Parts: sequence; C-alpha cells; structure tokens
Amino acid sequence: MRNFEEVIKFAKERGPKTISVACAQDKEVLMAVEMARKEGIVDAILVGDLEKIKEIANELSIDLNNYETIDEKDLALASRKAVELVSTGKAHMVMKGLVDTSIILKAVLDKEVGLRTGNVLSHVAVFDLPGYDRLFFVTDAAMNLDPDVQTKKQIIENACQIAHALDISEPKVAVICAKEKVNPKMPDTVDAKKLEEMNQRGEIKGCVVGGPFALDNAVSIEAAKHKGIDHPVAGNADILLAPDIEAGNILYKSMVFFGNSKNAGVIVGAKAPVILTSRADNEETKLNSIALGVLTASKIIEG
Ligand SMILES: CCCC(=O)OP(=O)(O)O
Repeated sequence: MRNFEEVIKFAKERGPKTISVACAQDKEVLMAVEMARKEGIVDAILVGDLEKIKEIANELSIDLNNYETIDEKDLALASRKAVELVSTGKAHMVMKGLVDTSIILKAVLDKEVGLRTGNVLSHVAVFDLPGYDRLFFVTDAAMNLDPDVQTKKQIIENACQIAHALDISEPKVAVICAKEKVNPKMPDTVDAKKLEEMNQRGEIKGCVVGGPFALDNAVSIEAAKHKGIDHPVAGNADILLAPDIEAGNILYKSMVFFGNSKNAGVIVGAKAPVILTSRADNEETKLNSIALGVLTASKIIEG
C-alpha cells in the first residue's frame, strides 16, 4: 500500500472490527470514530465522561444509539475499562482518546486486565508525505524511552509487522543517528552498526537493515550520492528507527506540523493493537489510525 486511501480501502474489506475508545470525550476522536463506523470499518464502545460525550455528539449530530457507551469520568479508570474490554474479548482493539499516553499505556501494561505478551511494545507511526511515492514508518515516538540494542531489534521487528500488514514485504530499515559514521563516543551509531550486522547474520528477518544513517542520506538518494554512500537502504528507507523517544517524538511532530503529512499511529507487540495518536492530531489522522489498527488486528487474527 502506498497511501492512506489504500489503507482505508483494505480496512473496509476487513471490517467491521470492534474498538473500545478510552476517554472518548473529544471532538476529533468522535468525528473519526463516526467516519470509520459509517465506512463499515468499525463498531465502537465509547468509554469516558458520558455527559461530555453526549454534548460533543449533539454538536456533531452523531446518533449515540449507534454506540455502546460506558460512563467513567476518571481517566485512569476509563483507560483500564477500555483495555479490559479488549482483554475479555468484547473489542478487538483499544484507542487512545483525550488522555495522556502514559495513562493509557499503564492500563495496557496492567498485570490483571492489560494486553502484555512478553514482547517489547513499541509505537509505529506511518506517514504519507507530499513528494514521496511511498509510506514512511517512524518508530518509536511514544513508548520506549532509551532502548538498548536488543530492544531496538524488537522495535524493528514490530515496525516490520506493520509494514508487512501493509504489503511491504521486505522493508528497508534505516537506523538513524546524527551522522552516518560509527563513532564510539556516540553509542547510538555503535548500536546502528550492530543492528545492521544482526540483520546480515539473519537475526533480524523480513527486512534489510542499514545504519548508522543521518536522516538526509536515509531518505534522499541525492544526499546519499553526494556523501558517497553506497548501501541498499541509503536514500531508500521505508522504516526510520529513531535512537530514543525524544528523537522519535520530535521527528513525528515535525513531520505533522512542518511536513504537511498524513499520518497514523499504533502500538504493536501487545495482544491487540493500541491505536495511539497525539491528542493534538486531527480527525483524519485518527481515522487513518483506526484503519491501520483494523489491518493490524486482521493480521494478528488471521496470521
Ligand atoms: C505518538 C505521539 C504520542 C504523543 O506525543 O501524544 P501526546 O501529544 O498526546 O502527548
């Protein structure tokens, strides 16, 4: 798939799946859920402050009779309830509404009702950027603070799972740093080379990994040529692995706010997808993320 029109088209074919929405009292969230419901992509259970949900639904002319609703004002309890709906099989996936990422992630990691599998959980953002003929994947903007090399390996594997769900069979993974040469004083460049070597030894499968790369020579063939870099990933990256959450989150938000991109985001590695965007993302991003979640859930269910 090369754009979100295709992602939505395929999600319609796999839908409707059921999502539970944690803290659904948000205009953009309700607009996106309603669009996804009308398209036959999802049915939804709205968990949150029912008074506010009704107020927003009324303003947007959304008929709440089309939804199951659960009244819970407390953000942590609403997140826990929404996650529990997934772990008890009543919903296929959970979506972050108007709540801090850390609160919903705490519910996802909860030992009793959470969705842990033993795998590393990580965030994968998908971007459709003007001027590029392919989707870009950025990881990890939201979950792992300062991953070590083994965690980075699993973050790559999680991102590849999403790329494969979008029919990109052998994504090119660029491990991005501040420069394209290994410098022992810059540990992320050392990790990048180790990840490339792990991939060459067959320890990371289903992709081609290269690194370290600076962002320019990961995404631009001209920049790579200019710097004399000859590597199958150089200038051709599909997946950009950021060194830590600071770089990942800044890259995500710079693409959204400066790049005029379309995007979507989901957490992978749990028993079910967690649809996770920034509270500040618009309804289109939230709709794209629901569609991405449906394709990811289908892949988990169908294998
Ligand atoms: C994927 C971005 C997660 C994030 O930064 O969320 P908030 O902007 O809602 O904090």
